[in-house]
Amino acid sequence: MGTDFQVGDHSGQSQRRALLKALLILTAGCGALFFVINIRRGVMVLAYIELGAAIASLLLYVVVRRTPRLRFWTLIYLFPFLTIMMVALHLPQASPTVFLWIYIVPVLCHLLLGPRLGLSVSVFFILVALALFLYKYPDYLYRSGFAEIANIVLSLSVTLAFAYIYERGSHRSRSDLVVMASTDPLTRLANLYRFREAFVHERSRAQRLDTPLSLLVLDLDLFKAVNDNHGHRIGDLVLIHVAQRLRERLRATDLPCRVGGEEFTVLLPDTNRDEAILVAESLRELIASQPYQRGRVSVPLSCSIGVAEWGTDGDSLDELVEAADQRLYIAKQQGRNQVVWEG
Ligand SMILES: Nc1nc2c(ncn2[C@@H]2O[C@H](COP(=O)(O)OP(=O)(O)OP(=O)(O)O)[C@@H](O)[C@H]2O)c(=O)[nH]1
Repeated sequence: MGTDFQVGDHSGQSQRRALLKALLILTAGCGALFFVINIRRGVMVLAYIELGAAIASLLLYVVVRRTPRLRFWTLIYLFPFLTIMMVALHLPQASPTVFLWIYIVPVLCHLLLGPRLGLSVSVFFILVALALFLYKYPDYLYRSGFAEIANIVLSLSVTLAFAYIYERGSHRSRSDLVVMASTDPLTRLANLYRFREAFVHERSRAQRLDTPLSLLVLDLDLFKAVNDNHGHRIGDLVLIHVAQRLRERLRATDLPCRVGGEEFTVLLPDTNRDEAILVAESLRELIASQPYQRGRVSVPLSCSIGVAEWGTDGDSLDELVEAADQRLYIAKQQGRNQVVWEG
């Protein structure tokens, strides 16, 4: 079965990148401010640590602007940031109200890391913070019959649960949106947007591994007559029927796509021209041998296919589609129901 390509979760990435960049600017600004304050107070060691944090944040900002490994760099930022928070909590001169900052941990972790990793990192740091807090203020365990510590634990759990539920919901909405934006609504095959993405991915894979890559353009023959004779609804069902045949016949790594109307394309990774011709022939035979049937309605089908091979017929998707389209045109001119790979 075909169509197992993934489309990147671009919208979530860009939101997280924007948030991390804002945080880094904020961290750099605060670091610079406290550097000046502590220099004036004469607390030199702390002042230079803060200056170091400000410079590190600015350097990280430059990396984060472009990196494809956003999650990795987010962790590089979050772990020292949250560890400093834990150290601050533990300092003898720190007031118990420093603990209030722990409430931003689940929100920050979920927004920056997504539901799963966000939950794990939040739970880890919340447990460390609670342990440090109780170690430093053991009275809270015994005062008012646990009421105060129960308040802290419950309010933290509620914040954690809300952050998780919110982030899981928006993660699902983003995934649904990506599926909608990359799928043909009638046949559920990939659309051209997803096909373009898959092509770029497969071409760089083919370049790296020195493997072949081919493409088919498939057009149903005389489809206008199907609509004219049986109506548009049956025409739609025929398109769904053809999409199903493509899915059944192709490998999981192949990508069939509905370009529009009654035209389909198929991306064939790891497939040279000769193998692509065989695949095209078997698709043509399959479609011709399985007319669409529903009750007493029987619609005989056939298709014409143009074949193009990456490298021989061009480098870009547009060049390959143009070559395959020309051959498809030749197939139509020569009487339809055939595969053409030259010309
Ligand atoms: N039912 C249905 N018909 C569609 C859809 N999209 C395009 N069509 C129809 O597909 C037909 C395509 O007709 P033509 O471009 O003339 O091609 P053809 O009849 O297949 O003839 P050849 O390609 O030359 O074999 C038109 O009648 C379009 O209205 C769709 O989503 N559903």
